[in-house]
Amino acid sequence: MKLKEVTEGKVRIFVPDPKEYMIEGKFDPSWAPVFYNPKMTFNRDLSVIVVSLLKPKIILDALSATGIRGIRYYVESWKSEQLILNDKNSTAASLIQINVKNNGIENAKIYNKDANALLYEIKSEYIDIDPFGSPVPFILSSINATIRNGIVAFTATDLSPLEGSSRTSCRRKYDAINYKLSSSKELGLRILIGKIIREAATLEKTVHPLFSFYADYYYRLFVIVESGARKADENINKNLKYFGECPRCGFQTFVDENCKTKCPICGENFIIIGPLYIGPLHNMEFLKRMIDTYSDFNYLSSFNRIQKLLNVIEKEAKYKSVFYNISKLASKLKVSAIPPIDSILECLGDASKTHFAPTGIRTDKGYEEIIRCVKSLR
Ligand SMILES: C[S@@+](CC[C@H](N)C(=O)[O-])C[C@H]1O[C@@H](n2cnc3c(N)ncnc32)[C@H](O)[C@@H]1O
Repeated sequence: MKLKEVTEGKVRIFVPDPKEYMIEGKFDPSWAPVFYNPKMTFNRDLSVIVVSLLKPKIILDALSATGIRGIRYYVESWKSEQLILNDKNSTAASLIQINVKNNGIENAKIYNKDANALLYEIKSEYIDIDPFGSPVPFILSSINATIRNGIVAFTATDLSPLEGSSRTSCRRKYDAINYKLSSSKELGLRILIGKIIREAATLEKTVHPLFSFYADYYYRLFVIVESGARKADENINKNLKYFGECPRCGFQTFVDENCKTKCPICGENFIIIGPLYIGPLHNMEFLKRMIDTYSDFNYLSSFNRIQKLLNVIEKEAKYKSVFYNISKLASKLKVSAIPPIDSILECLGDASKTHFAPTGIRTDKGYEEIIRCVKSLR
């Protein structure tokens, strides 16, 4: 395999030379014998900041490919006592050996196993699950492998089921009813968290989001794992519900399983999806620590984008409601000219933008108040 050395963050990594794997002048990272996607640098950069705050004794990068993620954690975040890197692809495992050495790391353990098999053999304080597509096949094993109050980081690139475009796939993989709704970008993340809570509960454990976001074509979610059947029950009872959107007037709300399915505003039948998680998407204390810390990482190539994302998340995190997509709402209400988002925010007073959608607003003020602003400004 012909290799090329690339720099990302503070590490230099050998990756398959893209020139060797081009088809008709195009390159897709999945065509190379070992996967490296520069488009995921933003995901890795933010994860470097998260891990630097967590300082786990053991880091397990269960689906490592070139090893870049775990190597970056060790070099840029925190020199953990144990760094464990794994990939079931033997070419990847050999490349991880080269990359670990090239970055002067002496004490890494490298495995060439199926991640699920490895996760039932060893325990870790921080586990990274960064698969192709859905993380579902690794939820149970990774939650099981965490030591008390450990963290699991999940990437999910299968937005099509999570956002309700592939409804049967969502039913199959996430055991949730789904439809494409106005705020599906956020609801998809909530369906993923709901699935993780239900899987964890089978092990008498539960999870709470530490930090999460949507970017490009994926969700990234860090959860803290807690043990105890009672905690699992409490989280299910408090935070797992359904979500209803009125197809006629756009009113939206969390609902109970056996709720009335009529919209209280116009009487139309709701479209109901779920189960999904209705709690906070971040731990506020941890988010504050991220905001206080990220400027130490101003060498990162995505620093400006990180700053922008954290600024928006800091503002939107204080609201409990799912965001309203103003352009979708305006089209349901047959309002032809959509008012500028900044004018709506000003009209509402207590509201923010959301990182999930450029035409979204987040507020705990009611539907009527939002409609009043949309109509008065058109
Ligand atoms: C998306 S890539 C990982 C990218 C890497 N984390 C990064 O940041 O560059 C997914 C990797 O998981 C590996 N993989 C897929 N299924 C696996 C399994 N069941 N056990 C272990 N590795 C697996 C693939 O060989 C591939 O290298």
